[in-house]
This record gives sequence, structure tokens and C-alpha cells, in this order.
Amino acid sequence: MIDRVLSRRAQALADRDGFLEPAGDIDYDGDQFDREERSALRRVQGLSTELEDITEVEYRQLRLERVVLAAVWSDGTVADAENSLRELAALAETAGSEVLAGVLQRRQTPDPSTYLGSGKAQELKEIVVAEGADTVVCDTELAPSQRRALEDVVKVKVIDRTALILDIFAQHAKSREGKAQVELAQLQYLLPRLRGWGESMSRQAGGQAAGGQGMGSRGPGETKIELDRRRINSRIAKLKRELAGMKTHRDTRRAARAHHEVPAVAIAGYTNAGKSTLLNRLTHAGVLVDNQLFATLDTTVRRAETPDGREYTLTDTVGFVRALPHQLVEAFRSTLEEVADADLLLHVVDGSHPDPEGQISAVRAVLADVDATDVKEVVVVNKADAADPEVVDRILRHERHSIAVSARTGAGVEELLQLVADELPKPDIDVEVLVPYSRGDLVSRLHDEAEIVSEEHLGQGTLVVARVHGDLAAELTPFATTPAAG
Ligand SMILES: Nc1nc2c(ncn2[C@@H]2O[C@H](COP(=O)(O)OP(=O)(O)OP(=O)(O)O)[C@@H](O)[C@H]2O)c(=O)[nH]1
Ligand SMILES: [Mg+2]
Repeated sequence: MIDRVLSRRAQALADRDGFLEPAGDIDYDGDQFDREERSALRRVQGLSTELEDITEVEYRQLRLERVVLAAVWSDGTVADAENSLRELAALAETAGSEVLAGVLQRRQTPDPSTYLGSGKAQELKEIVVAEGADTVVCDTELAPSQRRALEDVVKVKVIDRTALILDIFAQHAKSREGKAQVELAQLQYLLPRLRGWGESMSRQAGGQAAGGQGMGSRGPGETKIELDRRRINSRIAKLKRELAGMKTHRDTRRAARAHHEVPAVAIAGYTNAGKSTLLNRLTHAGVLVDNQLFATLDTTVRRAETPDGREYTLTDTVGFVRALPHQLVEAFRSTLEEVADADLLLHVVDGSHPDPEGQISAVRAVLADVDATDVKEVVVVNKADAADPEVVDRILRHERHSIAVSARTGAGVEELLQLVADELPKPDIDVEVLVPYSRGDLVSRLHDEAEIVSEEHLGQGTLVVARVHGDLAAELTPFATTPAAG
């Protein structure tokens, strides 16, 4: 049976039309420019001009306008299947298309040749015609041959979930690194999908070669494909080199922070969970907040301070999604490693989402993929203002280290800040030092990194009693007035 769902709007974006930002929020939402710029860029495609003359690249023709969604549902409940399709609808809307309908087929496994079974593919075609759609989006990563076979049936462009997510990332990438990461992922997705030689060979091997498609017919077309393939491969190599260079630069900065023992807190979580809103609420950072998926691709690092005056950094990261395309995980690996290196992870989850637990496990799957499972994690159940209190309680009971907040109203934010302060590595060495006035740098480091017990300005310098980290204690040794006690 084919179920038609999505009579309602995509769940993840459901409240977009329904509310006006309360005036009090404008403070936390310094995104007016970003948003304008982003809508201006909306329809711009991702591949750079250097690849402009690759004519056979089907990917570049991706222009989503009026789409019908299609998904095969093999396990889990109907609700799970519908949530998944609604998420696909939210992704499609974020990419700028209008979702007309969605079809769901219950089937043990997807059809190896056309994804949906052949009868259902025919029904899909009828829906496409009736709705006047120009694109079908499948909720999976299709094999190149599946995509073409389904296209032959429905007679409009067929794309898959991976291409859709890559398209959103391409639209949203802003920094040089983010753009390079997305382009790398796109090219890697594209490479096995160039039309031509490889495919006609395998068709021939399968005994299905249509007349005129054999060896003898390989003409300039295939040479062009080979050329494209080579150019894409060398572009991939170049991007990898550039990204490696940018990573070194970032590692250096991170090492500098680590040397100063500024603890790092990473904010991670499912896309649209409210990570950027929370960062803005915690630090007034003015990061783009938008009710769309993957609004943030670039990590933003902000300085923050515990109530007792210790500095730390807070990093906003790219959102995760169920089955994040592996090309993107690979391309964003170095960015995601920031999470692995953090002292504390704030795992933000949208408590008002229909399946917050599913989001938590999807995020943990990606974290495991980038070896970030050792970081101390606090589950921050966000959107408490909009969530069902029972659901919030359920998550809080289940997750030992958890707290409920509303980044929008500010409820629970004070408690969260205190929790962060408690969880961060604490300075633990008591010192009493007399720092000469020529070493003002040490006094300011004491202010940033230590807990100051007392401070007095004397003739020879500043007399400070404080609790400090090992590194700073070592540098202060020459100025100690009493032997350092552990
Ligand atoms: N009701 C409610 N909405 C919130 C809250 N926090 C964030 N939102 C809304 O949720 C949407 C997504 O917020 P963002 O901060 O952009 O989410 P994000 O996790 O950074 O999303 P990506 O960068 O796309 O991964 C926006 O429309 C916010 O206004 C909250 O506490 N309550
Ligand atoms: Mg964000």
C-alpha cells in the first residue's frame, strides 16, 4: 500500500509561520545580514566555476522546485516512518522547494532496481503528474542505476536524500573552509555518478546492453567523461591539500588555547535543536539563528566566564542529522574533531520534537564516528517552553547528566551556566605569589585562569593568593612567597 502523508507541514519547521519573534529576542539574534545574504544566495548551485564546462554532471542540474517525496518503510512504527518523511520534507523546504506530497511504501527491502516496487513506482508517477511536480526526492541514498531507472518511470528528475543535504550545505557554506569541505563532499558523491563508460560496461556485462552501446560506440562522449573524471580527481586532491592546511592552522590556534588551559565547551546536537540560540543566550554572540535545517555550518568560538571568573570557550558546531551522508562526515571530520577535543559537551536536544530520543541516538552515532565518545556530556533538553513536560521529564530521568532549558525564554539558563562551571576542570593548586609589576601578563593570566582568593598591591609588586592549574603554577614558581601546596 502507498500511504500519502504530509497533509501537514514538515514537523521540524511546523512553527515557522505560527509565531513572531518576541521583541526581547532580537538581542540574541544578530542575523539580519546573514539572512538577507542567504536568501539572495538561495538558488545558487554549489559547484565552483572551475567545473563549469562539465556537461555530463547531472548533479549540477539539481533545481528543486515542486517536489514529491518517496520513502520505503521496512522497520519501526508508522510514526517513525512518517517522522522520517517529515524530516525529508523539512530538508526539501530548507533547500528551497515546495513539497506537494509524500508517499510511503511498506516493503521488506527497497527494490534493487527502482527503489519503490514497480507497481508503486507507477503510482508515484501518477501522483507526480496529478500534482504537477518536477522532482521526486527519495528518502535514502540511491544507487546511480536505481536513480536512473526510477527516473525512466516517473519521467521527472529524481534525487536522493544525500544530494539534498549536500545541496543545503552548499547553499549555507560561508567560510573558505566550509565551502571547501562541502565541495569535497559533493565531488566525492558525484564521482561514481558520472554518466558513461563505467555504466555502459556494467550494463554490457549484465547482458542488458541496448543496441549500439557496446565497445565500438565509445566515442568522444566517453573521452569527455574520462577527462571530467580526471579533473574531478585532481580537484579533490587539491581540496584535500587545502583543507589539510586549514586544519593545521586551526590546530595551532587550538593548541594555543590548550596551552593557556582555557577549558573548551562544545555545543553539539541535532540540526534545529537550538544550538546557536543557546550560544547566543549564553554569550550574546549574535550567531545566525534560523528555523531551517543546517543554518550553521561554521564553528563559532566564543569566550565565556564562569560565575567565579574562570574563562572558557564555547563552540557552536554544525548540526547533525539522522544518517548524515558519510561524504559529509568525512569532509567535516576535522571540524567535528573540535567536539572530541572539548572538556565538556553540551548535547542540545529539541524537547518539543516528536522523537527527541531518536535525535539523541543519531547524534551519538555521529559522535562515535569521529571518536568523540569520551568527552563528558551534559544533555541539554531545549525548547522546554514548547515541549510536553512529560517528555522533558522522561528524558531527564533517562539521561543521568541532564538539564532542561529554554534558550528562547532563558528559563534554566542560569542553572546551566552553573552546571558548566561545576563540570569544568578546576584549578587545584594553592599559591601565594609576589608578581613584580614588570610581569603584568602573569597577573592578567591569574585573573583569567585562576580563582583569586586575595590580591594586594605592594611596593615590589602584586601579592596574589589563588588556586591555579599546574601549568600556571610552574610559571609562577619563581615568584612564590611560600612553597606551593597541592
Ligand atoms: N520554542 C523555542 N524555540 C527555540 C528555542 N531555542 C531555539 N528555538 C528555535 O529553534 C529554531 C532553530 O534554532 P537554531 O538556534 O538556529 O538551531 P541550531 O541547533 O543552531 O540549528 P542548525 O544550525 O540548523 O543545526 C529557531 O527558530 C529558534 O528560534 C527554545 O528554547 N524554544
Ligand atoms: Mg545553528
